[in-house]
Amino acid sequence: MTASSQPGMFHAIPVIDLAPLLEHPNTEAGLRCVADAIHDAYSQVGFAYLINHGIAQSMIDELFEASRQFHALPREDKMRIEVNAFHRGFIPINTSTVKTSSVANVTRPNQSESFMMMHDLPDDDPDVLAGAPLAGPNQWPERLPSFRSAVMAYNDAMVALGRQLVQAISLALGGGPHDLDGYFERPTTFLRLLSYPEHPLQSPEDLFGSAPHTDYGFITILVQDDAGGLQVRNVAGEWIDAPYRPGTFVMNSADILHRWSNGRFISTPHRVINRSGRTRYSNPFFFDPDMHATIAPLPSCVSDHAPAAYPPVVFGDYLMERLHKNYNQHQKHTTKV
Ligand SMILES: O=C(O)CCC(=O)C(=O)O
Ligand SMILES: [Fe+2]
Repeated sequence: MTASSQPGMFHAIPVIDLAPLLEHPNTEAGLRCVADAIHDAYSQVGFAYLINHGIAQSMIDELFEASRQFHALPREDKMRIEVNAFHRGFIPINTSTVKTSSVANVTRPNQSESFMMMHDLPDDDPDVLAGAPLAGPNQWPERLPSFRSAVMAYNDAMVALGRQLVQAISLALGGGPHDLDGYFERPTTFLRLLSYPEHPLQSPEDLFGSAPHTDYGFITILVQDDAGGLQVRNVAGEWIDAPYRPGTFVMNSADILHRWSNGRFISTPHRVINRSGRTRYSNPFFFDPDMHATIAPLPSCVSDHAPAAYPPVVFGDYLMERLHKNYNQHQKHTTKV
């Protein structure tokens, strides 16, 4: 990859080795080496495989096991925790349509079902007391006693990893390693345990497990099973496979990071079609800033040649607008904003 290659023009997804970051977390050299790799990958491709990410395989295996057990529950058990107004719980199939997609005119709902958990908030949290958007309880399936601890353990490990990546990203964008830490002291997080049924052999062209879209937030870190089916679109409009690679995560930069970096990091369209002939399981973790944070193009990304291309936006306002448009349950309930 050269600095002059066109952003978004790629035919393969690069690999980023996180060992220097995790093994020498407090050294500038470790951070710098990962920051350089991040800069190349996210300014050119928007996606990369992460290796040596430090999350134990046993924790990942337990997450997939929890997901399989959850999806195997009788429908009425899952419906008992149907997604609430705080975006937590079971999301049945045919209830989310990516109407905000800037990539395609999406009319058919995604062919997946999922369990969604978000950052856990105590009952006396000021946002919960104030009735702020998305500030409410997670919902857990009653019949799976070890589900909650397996999912929470994975979630907590991903928050820690996310915070380390924030430092490398800050450096990659020309700032100091701690410039963005404050935005992630109370991060907005989503951990989604997705199950995709096998794609019908005969189906309309615009039916997808996940329709073409870009992600809304900062970064998405995905662990997928070996069914495959994730594809990433380059600027020439070609869909490039992002197959399963053992021991890796797939991480992409998303829309709010695109804005924050004043367009330097791209938010690459992607989609899922599960042609494996069996159910596909994948678990994206969305790591986003504090709902109250104002996101404006970073000073290090703005210059006379590259004036700020986006007005400041409060992350929570921006996020709620997208959720309202794309999820049926947000059209049914109204949250206090
Ligand atoms: O399941 C996958 O591989 C990707 C899911 C995805 O793109 C999303 O949930 O935003
Ligand atoms: Fe996505």
